[in-house]
Order: sequence, then C-alpha cells, then structure tokens
Amino acid sequence: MIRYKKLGYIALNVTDVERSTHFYRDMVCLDQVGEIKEDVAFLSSSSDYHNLMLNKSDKPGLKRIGFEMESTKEWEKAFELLKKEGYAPVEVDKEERALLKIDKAFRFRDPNGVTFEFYNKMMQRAKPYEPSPVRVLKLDHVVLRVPNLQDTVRFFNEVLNFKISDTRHKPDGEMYFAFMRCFPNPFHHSFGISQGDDLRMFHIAYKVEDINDIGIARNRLINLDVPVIFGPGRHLASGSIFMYFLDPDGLTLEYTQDMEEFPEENPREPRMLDHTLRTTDLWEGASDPRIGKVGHVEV
Ligand SMILES: CC(C)C(=O)/C=C/C(C(=O)O)=C(/O)C(=O)O
Ligand SMILES: [Fe+2]
Repeated sequence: MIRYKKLGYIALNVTDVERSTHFYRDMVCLDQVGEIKEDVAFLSSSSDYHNLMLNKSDKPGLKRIGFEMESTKEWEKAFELLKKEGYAPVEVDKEERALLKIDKAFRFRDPNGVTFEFYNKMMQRAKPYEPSPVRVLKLDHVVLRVPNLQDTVRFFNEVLNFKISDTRHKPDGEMYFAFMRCFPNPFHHSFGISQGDDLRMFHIAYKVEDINDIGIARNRLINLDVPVIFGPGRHLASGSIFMYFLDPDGLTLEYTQDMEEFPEENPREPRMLDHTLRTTDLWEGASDPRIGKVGHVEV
C-alpha cells in the first residue's frame, strides 16, 4: 500500500496571472516566490518552494493536483502500481522539474481525466514563511465535483490507498460526497469528492491558525469588496470552522481551521452523514449560489 506525505500543490488556471498573484499574496496572505515569468507564478504557504502555481488560461479552474509521497521508495512504488493498473504514468521531464523545484515526479489521469502529479520531494526555502495578517498554516484540501462518484471513490480508495473519513448521503441513501485522506496523513480530508452533473473544481482550502484569522480575513475581504459567500460556520464532518470567498476569477476558496485528525493505527470508522444544512453548517448559515460555480477542469 502506497504512503503519502501530504497534498503538495495545486496548479490553477487563471485569466490574469498578475491580478491573481496579487490577490493570493495580498488577500489570501501567501508568499509570492520569485517573479512572474512567462505568465506563470508560484506562491507558498510553508517552507516548500510553492504550494500554488498560477497559469494563464481563458478557462479559470484546475490544471492539476500534486501530492507529495512519503519517500522516494513510496514514489517508486506508486509509479509501478499505476503502471500495473493501466493508468500509464508519465515521468515529468527535467526542465519542468527544474521549474517546479521538485526532484522526481510523474503524472497520470484519474478515471475523470483529471491530471494528478505524484512527486517525492520539493526544494525547501531558506527564508521562513511568516504569514501576516492572516496566519495561513498550509494548503489544506481540494474538492472536485465528478460525474461518477462511486468509480472515483473506488479508484482513490482501492488503487491509491486514500482512506474514507466520512461520506454524505441523500434521503434515499445514495452517497453524494466522500471525504478522503491521503494515508497516513492524519487530516480528515485533503481530497473531497462530490457527485455532480459535470466535472468541476468545487474549491481549494487553506488552513489558518485560529478563529481570529477567520475574523481578520472576513473584515479585510469585505472592506475590499471581495465576495464572502458562506460562513463563518462549522462543518459537522471535519469539525472545522470555515469561511468561503471568491478569487478574482470567481474560483471558490475556503479558510479552514481545527479539522479532525486520525491516528494511523485503529482510526474510527467512516460515518454516513445526512444531507441536511445542519450537517453542512452546524451554525445553519446559508451559502451564496456562486459557491463552486466557476472551476473548469483541464483534461
Ligand atoms: C458541503 C459539503 C458536503 C460538506 O459537508 C463539507 C464539509 C467540509 C468539512 O467538513 O470540512 C469541507 O471542508 C468541504 O467539503 O468543504
Ligand atoms: Fe472544504
């Protein structure tokens, strides 16, 4: 069974790289790493060289999702496994790895055609990351909407060894959402998958230090007319306090805080959770219809 370190980075497509770089730097409070070159920007929320890559495209949304493996041995195991299972992993060439500041990497497509990159390690920055005024701790999770949830969950669980933390169900019992963690990373979900009519990125989330960061962020966003579209509230599934807002292209971002963690040995069983608003938000707030609307997935 293959083992992961964490959700490593997200590559987003944005319509105006400079505008989005300023937004992710000044409003989301990530570090811009290096200058914008050839319409590509890198931002970081840790000592990693980057956790967010911005690329120019007229279709804003997701380009790919990068996971860091626990070790080079696990990276090699993952490559062999995906080859054996017929997912045709392709190694990333030296020039691109130099741009991404990663050592070894391969890409493959999941059953929906979404590009995933698995890498063994990323260059670490000497300069400490000192987020301010919103204390962002890490890239936390990404959520996709897919046309076939059952097959997608099966692939991530049975082939890729992601664990199911919880699922949500309609009144007739049908599953419509799965929260998955990249084993043995303890956090409740680094990857969420929702049943949808089409393939779309729903949101990406950054973890912040505490409730003060959510309050500070809310006022800063509202003062600059950035749409805050849901929250603050508390999700029942992970137990986290959340707040969702929109980036300049209308992509949905979430700040999250205080998510449940699972032990590697003897974790609790996944729960079947209902579809009610109270399960989505224990504080019963309403979400704005713009949530998750923009999020083209490059396939
Ligand atoms: C709206 C979905 C179905 C939901 O319940 C979301 C919950 C959580 C959580 O429990 O943390 C998320 O972070 C999320 O999917 O955004
Ligand atoms: Fe989320």
